[in-house]
Amino acid sequence: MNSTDSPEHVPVLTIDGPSGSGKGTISRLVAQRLGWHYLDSGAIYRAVGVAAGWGDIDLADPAALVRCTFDTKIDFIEDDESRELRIIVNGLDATDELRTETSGAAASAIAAIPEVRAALKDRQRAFRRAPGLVADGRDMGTVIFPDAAHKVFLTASAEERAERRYKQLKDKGVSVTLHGLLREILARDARDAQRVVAPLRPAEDAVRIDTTGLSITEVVERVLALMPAH
Ligand SMILES: Nc1ncnc2c1ncn2[C@@H]1O[C@H](COP(=O)(O)OP(=O)(O)O)[C@@H](O)[C@H]1O
Ligand SMILES: Nc1ccn([C@H]2C[C@H](O)[C@@H](COP(=O)(O)OP(=O)(O)O)O2)c(=O)n1
Repeated sequence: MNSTDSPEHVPVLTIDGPSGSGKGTISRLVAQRLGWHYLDSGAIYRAVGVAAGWGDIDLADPAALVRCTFDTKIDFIEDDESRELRIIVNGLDATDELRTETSGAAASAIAAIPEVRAALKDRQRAFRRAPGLVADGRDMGTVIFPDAAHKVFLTASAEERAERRYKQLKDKGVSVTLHGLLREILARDARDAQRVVAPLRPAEDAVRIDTTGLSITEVVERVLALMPAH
């Protein structure tokens, strides 16, 4: 390995923020534009949540959830044609199940357990590979890649985030109410921001972008404008 390829020399852009702020969408597009790798850290927490569900593990049993974290095998596979990312949990394609609000809520509960977060640190850091990494989540800029050269914190009003999620789920044919989604988003914001370990908050050196009223293209361009010649 060339010394400039060693992980600490690989540039990282972290994109943190609450649910529905656009992290996944923006991170994927920016990673494509830069030709960098992409880490969807939320999918890792969701995968553990799904595996816990499959194993009938009680979300109120931290010791069992920690064991489940160590035992869960997670593979990210990019479809050659569509470039879509499929997420394989313990050998089964869990991509669709992972995106449900139930999985999001389970992930948020599991993510509050300090030993679970500690157990997942190295798995997330292993995504740092040349030529660069765009990492999306809650604590990418604060805990997992504190030395990242570029840090962004996306926000949007809770109402707009609920509306985005509503459209997204309706397009997929999932039956939900806007009111229920807003309640779910506010509950998840509160749990993610109030937990003791790695709570959702911007890194001190993160650039905050309020995406309320901005289009996806506008946000992508604002993020890219923060990067040196790309
Ligand atoms: N700036 C934006 N304007 C309008 N819709 C957006 C914007 N950013 C994201 N979206 C849409 O909102 C939904 C949620 O975005 P997503 O990237 O999944 O958010 P997050 O990863 O932060 O939860 C998606 O359907 C996405 O297309
Ligand atoms: N780096 C991360 C990523 C996600 N989590 C937790 C907290 C989130 O509510 C859940 C799900 O995260 P995910 O980013 O997939 O969810 P959203 O797309 O933002 O709705 O996982 C975390 O604690 N730390």
